[in-house]
Amino acid sequence: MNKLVKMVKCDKKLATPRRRLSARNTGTISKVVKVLTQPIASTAPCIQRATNMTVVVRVRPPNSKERDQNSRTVVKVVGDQLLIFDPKEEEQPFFYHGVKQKDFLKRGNKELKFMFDRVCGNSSTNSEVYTYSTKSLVDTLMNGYNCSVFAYGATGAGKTYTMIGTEEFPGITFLTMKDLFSRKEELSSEREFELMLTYVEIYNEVVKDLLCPGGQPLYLREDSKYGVIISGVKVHKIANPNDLFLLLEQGNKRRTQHLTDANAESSRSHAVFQVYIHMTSKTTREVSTAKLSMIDLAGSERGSATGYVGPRFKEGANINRSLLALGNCINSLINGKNHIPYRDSKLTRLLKDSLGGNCHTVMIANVSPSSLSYEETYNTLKYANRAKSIKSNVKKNIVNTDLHIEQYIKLVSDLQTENATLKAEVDRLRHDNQPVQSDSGSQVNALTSENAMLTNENAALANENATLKREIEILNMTINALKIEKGEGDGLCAVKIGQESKEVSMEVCKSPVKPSISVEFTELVVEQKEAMKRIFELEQSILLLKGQLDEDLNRKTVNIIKNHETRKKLLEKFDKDEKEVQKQIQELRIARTRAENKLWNLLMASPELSREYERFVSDKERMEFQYKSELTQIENHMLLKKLSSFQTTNKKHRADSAVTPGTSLSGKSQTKPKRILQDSKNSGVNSTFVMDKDAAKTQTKTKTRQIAVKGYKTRVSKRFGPISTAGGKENNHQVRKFEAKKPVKRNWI
Ligand SMILES: Nc1ncnc2c1ncn2[C@@H]1O[C@H](COP(=O)(O)OP(=O)(O)OP(=O)(O)O)[C@@H](O)[C@H]1O
Repeated sequence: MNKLVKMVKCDKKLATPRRRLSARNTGTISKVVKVLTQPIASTAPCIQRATNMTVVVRVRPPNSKERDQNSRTVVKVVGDQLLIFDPKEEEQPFFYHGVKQKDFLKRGNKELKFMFDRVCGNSSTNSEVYTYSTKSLVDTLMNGYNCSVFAYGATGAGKTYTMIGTEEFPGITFLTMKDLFSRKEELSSEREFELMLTYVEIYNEVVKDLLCPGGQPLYLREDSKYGVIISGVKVHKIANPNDLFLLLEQGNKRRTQHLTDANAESSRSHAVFQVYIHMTSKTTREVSTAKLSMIDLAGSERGSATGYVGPRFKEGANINRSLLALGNCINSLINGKNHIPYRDSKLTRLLKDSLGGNCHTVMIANVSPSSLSYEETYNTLKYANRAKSIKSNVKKNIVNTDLHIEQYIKLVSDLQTENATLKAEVDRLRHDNQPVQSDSGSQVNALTSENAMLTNENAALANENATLKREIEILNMTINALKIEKGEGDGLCAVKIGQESKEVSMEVCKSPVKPSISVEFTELVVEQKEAMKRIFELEQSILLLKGQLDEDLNRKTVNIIKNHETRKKLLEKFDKDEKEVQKQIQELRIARTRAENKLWNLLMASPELSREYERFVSDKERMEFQYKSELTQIENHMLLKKLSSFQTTNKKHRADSAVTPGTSLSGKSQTKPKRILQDSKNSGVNSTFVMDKDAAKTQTKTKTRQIAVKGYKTRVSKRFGPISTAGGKENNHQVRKFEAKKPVKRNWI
C-alpha cells in the first residue's frame, strides 16, 4: 500500500514539466517507469494509474549508401538519455592571406538537445533495446495490464530490424515473447495460461491477416470487454517461442514490401502483432486478461522525395495520412482534448487502446544518423519528443470480479495459518518458559516453608508469652494474698475457677507464704475443687439423661414416621383400590345402561315382548317381595335370638336400665329392625344399647336390599307408568312413550 502511495506521489510529481525535466536530468524517469511497471499487489487489482508513454530512440548504424556518400552524422548520442540533433561541427579554419575567413555558405547547426527515456546508439543491439524498452512490460502484462509497443521512423530507419530482427539477432517481438514464455513457466504453479496471437497488416487502409494466406480484408470492431478487435482474424496458439520466430518470419514475408530509395525491402504497410494473454489463478480462480500489441509502422516519407506516381504514390499518401492521423491523435492526447480522432485512419482505430488509453505504451523512434535523412530524423525526433507527454490511465483487466471473495477467503485462510503458527510459537515460548516458572515455584515453596517455620516460632513465642503472663498473674495473686494477710488488701483474691485455679493453688502451695494462710487457702481450693467435681458429675449425668431422652425421642419419632408412612401407604392403596372399584362400578353402570337400552329397544319394537316383560317384572317383584318378607322374618328371628343372648351376658350392667329391650324391640322388630336403640330419656341414665356386629351387618344388608328393590321399582314405574303390584296393569302406551323420552333417573346406591 505504501508502495502504491509512493507511486501515485511520484506520478503527481511528474505531472508538472519542470519536475519532469528535473526527474529526467537526474535519471529518475527510468526508475519511475520501472516502479510503475513493477508487479502490483493482487489485493488492489482494479486501481487506475496514470503513466507516461515510454519513449526510446534508437539510432541505427549508417548504411552503405550513407557511408559511401560520406554524409554527416546529425545525431549525436550523449549518455543514455540525451542526444543532440544536428550538433555543432568543429570548424575547419580557412585562411586567406593569413586571415581567418568565415564560410557564409555554411548553414548553422541546430544543436537541438532531446531527452528520452532511453537513447540507444548505433552500436546497440536488439537485445539491449529490448532491455531498455520492452522487457519491463512482461511483468506488467503478467499483472493484467494492456501493453503496446510501436516502432516509428522514416523509411529505412530500422523499424523492422528492431521489431522483427534477424535469426541471428531476433527483434524485440521475439525477445518479448521469449520472456513471456519463461515468465509463464515460472508462474505455471500459480496460474493457468492461455496465449493467442494475431498478425495483421494495414495496407492502403485495408486490414489483412498475415498468418492466413489469401485472406479477405478484415474489419475492425470495438468490443466493450476486449476493446478494439479485428473481426475474422485467425487466432494462433503457440507452444514455445521458437515456433513464434518462424511464424513472424512467414508473416513478414507476406507483408507488402516494395523497393524504395531508402530501403531495398521497404515495408509499405503497418504490421500489427497482437498477443492475447488469458490468466486464471489456480488459488483464487481470478481470471485476468492482457493484450500486447507490437506495431511496426510503415516508414514515414516525403512524397516529393520519393517521386513516385500511380500506385506507389497512393501507397505513400495512405501511409502518410495514417501517420498524420497518428500524430493528430498524439497531439490531442497531449493537449488533453476530449475528442481524440482515432477514427481518422485504420491505424489509429486499431491503436485506440494502445495510445493513451488503458495501456502501457512504449514508442521506439528509429532514426538514421545520416544527414541524408536530416528532415526525416528531425521530424521523428520532434514526434517522439511530443509523444513523451502522452499520459495513459491504466487499469488491470479483471474479468471475474466475483472471484475477489475467494481472494479474501485465501487471505483469511493465510491469516488463520499465520495465527496457528503464532499460537504454536507462543506455546513453544510458554514451554521454554516453564523452567523459569518452576524456579519461581521452588522459590515460593522455600518462602512458604520459611513462613511456616516462622509461624511455628511465633506460636512457640506466644505460648511462652502466655506462660509468662500466667506466672505474672500467680505472682500478683501471691502479692494479693500477702496483702490480705497483712490487712492491706481489698479482701478479694483473684482466684480463677478451673484449671488456672489449680495451677494457682499449686503455685500458691509452692509459694513461700506463711503456713496458716496457705492452709486455709488450700482448704478453700480443695473445697472448690470438690464442688467443681460434683458439678462436673451432675453435668455428666444430665448429659447422659439427655442423651437417653434424645435417643428415646428419636426412636419414637422414627416409629411415628414409620407408622405414618405405613398409614400413608395404606391410604394410598385404599385410594387406589377405591378408584379401581369406582372404575369397575362405572364400567358396570355403562354395561347395564347399554343392556337396558337394548332391552328398551326390543320392548319398543315388539308390544308382545313388552307385555311379556311387564308380566315378568311384576312376577319378579312379587316373588322378591315374598322372598324379602320371609328373609326379614328369619333375620329378625335371628337378631332377637342374639339380642337375648346379649342380654343374658350383660344382665348385671342392665340392672338399672328402665327399658325392657325384649318387649319393646319385639314389637318393633316385627315391622322394621333398628340398628341403634337408645335408652329411655326418662331413665336419666346415659346408657346406650349397641347391637352386636353380626346383627348390625345383617340389618344393613336387609336395608340395602330394601332400598335397592325400591329403587328398581321406582325406575320401572317411571318407565312404564304406574304398575300395580297386585297384577292390575294400566297399559297406557301414550304415557309409556312420553316417559321413554325422559332421561332415566336411577336411584342406585
Ligand atoms: N540497428 C541496425 N543494425 C544493423 N542493421 C540495421 C539496423 N537497423 C536497420 N538496419 C538495416 O537497415 C535496413 C533497413 O532497415 P528496416 O527494414 O528495418 O527499416 P524500416 O524502418 O523497417 O524501413 P521501412 O519502413 O521501409 O520498412 C535493413 O537492411 C536493416 O538490416
